[in-house]
Amino acid sequence: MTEQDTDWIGLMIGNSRLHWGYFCGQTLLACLDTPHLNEPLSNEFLRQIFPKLLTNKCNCALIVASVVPSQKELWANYGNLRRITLKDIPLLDLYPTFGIDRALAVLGAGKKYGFPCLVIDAGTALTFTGVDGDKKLVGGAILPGLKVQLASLRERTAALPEVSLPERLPQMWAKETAEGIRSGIIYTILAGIEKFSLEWLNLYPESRIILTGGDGDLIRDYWQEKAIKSPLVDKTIIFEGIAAVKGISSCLIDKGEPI
Ligand SMILES: Nc1ncnc2c1ncn2[C@@H]1O[C@H](COP(=O)(O)OP(=O)(O)O)[C@@H](O)[C@H]1O
Ligand SMILES: CC(C)(COP(=O)(O)O)[C@@H](O)C(=O)NCCC(=O)O
Ligand SMILES: [K+]
Repeated sequence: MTEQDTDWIGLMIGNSRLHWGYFCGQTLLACLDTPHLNEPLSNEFLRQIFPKLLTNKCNCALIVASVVPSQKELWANYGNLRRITLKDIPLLDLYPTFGIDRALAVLGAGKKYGFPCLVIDAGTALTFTGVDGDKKLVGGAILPGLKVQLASLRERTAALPEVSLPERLPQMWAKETAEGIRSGIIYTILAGIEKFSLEWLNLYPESRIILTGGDGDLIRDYWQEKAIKSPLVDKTIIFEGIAAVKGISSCLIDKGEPI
């Protein structure tokens, strides 16, 4: 079997969920999200999440990137595991504490859509990550994501309730507490995305802007309700990034170190 037709799994450990991609060579065959594990990873678990695809009996190669160190003991016993670190990322000017999920997402988006590229990741945190045409990190920004913003008001105030995310845009000028919270959070996030996107396009008018993460579709729907052209939503860029790193050279990926 050649490197091109070997099955393997890419895993991004985010702060809310695990993001799994099943590959044959460089082709992404399936992807899905699961909650964090609460027991060590087993072959059985992998066969459950990819039932049709995972036919080989031996440990399927697992390429893991993580922004959640506390999950690491759950992977310690899985034999065929490689970890991606910032050293593996072929982008310039990365700083030491830069999030590996941000690096992989913008690498994947740039590979797929071209550099320069701006990625907006609406996950647990909402991040902006911009890379220029020379594959240098220009920089970005980090703020609490939609769910974290909603939860923080409930946690840090006496009177504010837990509020869910609506499918449609809330009223901007609310006359009711829950609607007021939705309005404040959603419209300021949309305004922030618009501001960062415009600033980025001033610097790099030819750049693509890619929206990803668990709240990406919802934010796109909000934009479309306002009849404003939304950034393109692509949930697979993180896997494009993992495949790009694996494709460059499997020996680049840190072999010894446990995650
Ligand atoms: N089934 C789900 N479980 C958890 N969060 C979800 C789900 N579907 C959508 N989301 C949204 O995804 C966001 C988290 O994004 P995600 O990309 O999964 O985060 P991370 O990469 O940080 O783990 C939350 O704000 C939440 O609103
Ligand atoms: C900003 C993040 C928390 C986003 O994580 P996520 O919401 O995708 O789970 C993560 O990329 C991270 O821990 N970054 C380190 C700090 C930085 O990127 O500068
Ligand atoms: K993410």
